[in-house]
Amino acid sequence: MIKEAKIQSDVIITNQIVDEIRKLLKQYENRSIFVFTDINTTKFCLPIFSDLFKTYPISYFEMEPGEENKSMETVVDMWNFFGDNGADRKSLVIQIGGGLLTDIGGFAASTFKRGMDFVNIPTTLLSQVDASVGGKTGFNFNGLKNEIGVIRQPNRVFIDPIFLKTLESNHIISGYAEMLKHGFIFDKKHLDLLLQTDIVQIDSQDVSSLIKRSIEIKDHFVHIDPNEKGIRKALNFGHTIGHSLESFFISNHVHPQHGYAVAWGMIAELYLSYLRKELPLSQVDHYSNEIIKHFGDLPIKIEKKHYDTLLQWISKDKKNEGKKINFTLLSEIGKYSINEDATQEEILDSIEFLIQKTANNDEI
Ligand SMILES: NC(=O)c1ccc[n+]([C@@H]2O[C@H](COP(=O)([O-])OP(=O)(O)OC[C@H]3O[C@@H](n4cnc5c(N)ncnc54)[C@H](O)[C@@H]3O)[C@@H](O)[C@H]2O)c1
Ligand SMILES: O=C(O)C(=O)C[C@@H](O)[C@H](O)[C@H](O)COP(=O)(O)O
Ligand SMILES: [Zn+2]
Repeated sequence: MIKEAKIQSDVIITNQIVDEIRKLLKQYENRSIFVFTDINTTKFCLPIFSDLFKTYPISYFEMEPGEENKSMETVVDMWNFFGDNGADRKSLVIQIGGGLLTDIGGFAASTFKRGMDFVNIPTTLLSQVDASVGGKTGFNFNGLKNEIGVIRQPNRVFIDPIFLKTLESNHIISGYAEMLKHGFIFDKKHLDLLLQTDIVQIDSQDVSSLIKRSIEIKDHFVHIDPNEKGIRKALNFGHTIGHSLESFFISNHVHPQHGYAVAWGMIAELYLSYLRKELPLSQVDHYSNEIIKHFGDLPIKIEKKHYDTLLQWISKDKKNEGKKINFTLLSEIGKYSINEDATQEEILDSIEFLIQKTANNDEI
């Protein structure tokens, strides 16, 4: 049976992106328009709009790519840019980029003069299936992922798979991790279909239908619980340990894409699901091996001496309440369970499971 999930947010999946943006701009006649890109999306994605955009007086802001630039300094640059270029509450910000840009630009737009309209044109697989939808915006602070932010829904999201043509394969694989996550928490059929798919070689029609299913699942949770008081936490499967790995790697000057950290985090949290929710070990093994096939080994070797640091990152996860660490686990494949506790020993056992599964990595 297919589990019902409909897209209720204002998300348009199209292969006529320029026509869609032309219609949008007509609704914003005589407003000031801002276009945000990063260096790569200026090169690979902005040109498709050049004929359309040259007929509007647009202020262009370009940021440096890279997780290290998801910072307060970049937000300040964006606010200054708005101020210097006459932004007001009726302005529109068009964000053309991956999840990093839509997260941080969405935050700047949501907070300047208490909020301007913004639309997302996600240009990576990850941002199309996940980051551009749902309104989580923000930036990293004190080494912690998305530590500062607000939830504010974009006015619209326009998704066109055309942008994926210029995306490097590791970025495609990174988005694939979040799609697998959607399968793990809600739809085993989607998960198994994804695992049989060569996501790097897939044609644009097939990828569109997989993107649509992932957005349906994401939007199902967002619509019921936009402020993450309850079931939206399901979308954090793999992230409690995944974010701690991401922070750990970044603090050691290694920069895996977010989706890779989530994929490794899901291996550990699958094992934790076995310890806490009796997810069968045979399934934990099967799906962990599948994940490793696509995401490979950890980029640096994690050893016992790193455990305290990892636990520290985990203890600062946004979902935690007081001293209670809060996990989203699985009781079955396709069935999530939120607000799950775990002992320190169980968390470390799960990290050890991940280390054993991903044996070949370099020492730091
Ligand atoms: N808000 C959310 O709900 C949410 C969900 C998941 C992830 N995230 C966040 O999203 C970020 C990761 O996003 P991402 O994976 O899109 O990475 P990204 O935004 O860093 O983009 C990856 C790289 O691809 C380049 N790029 C973008 N589009 C391109 C294109 N069409 N062709 C060629 N190059 C292109 C970018 O310049 C960058 O170098 C993380 O910061 C993560 O925390 C947010
Ligand atoms: O939209 C959500 O809710 C998610 O949890 C999606 C995640 O993939 C995303 O990485 C999110 O930013 C993580 O949540 P955070 O609140 O821990 O930053
Ligand atoms: Zn994520």
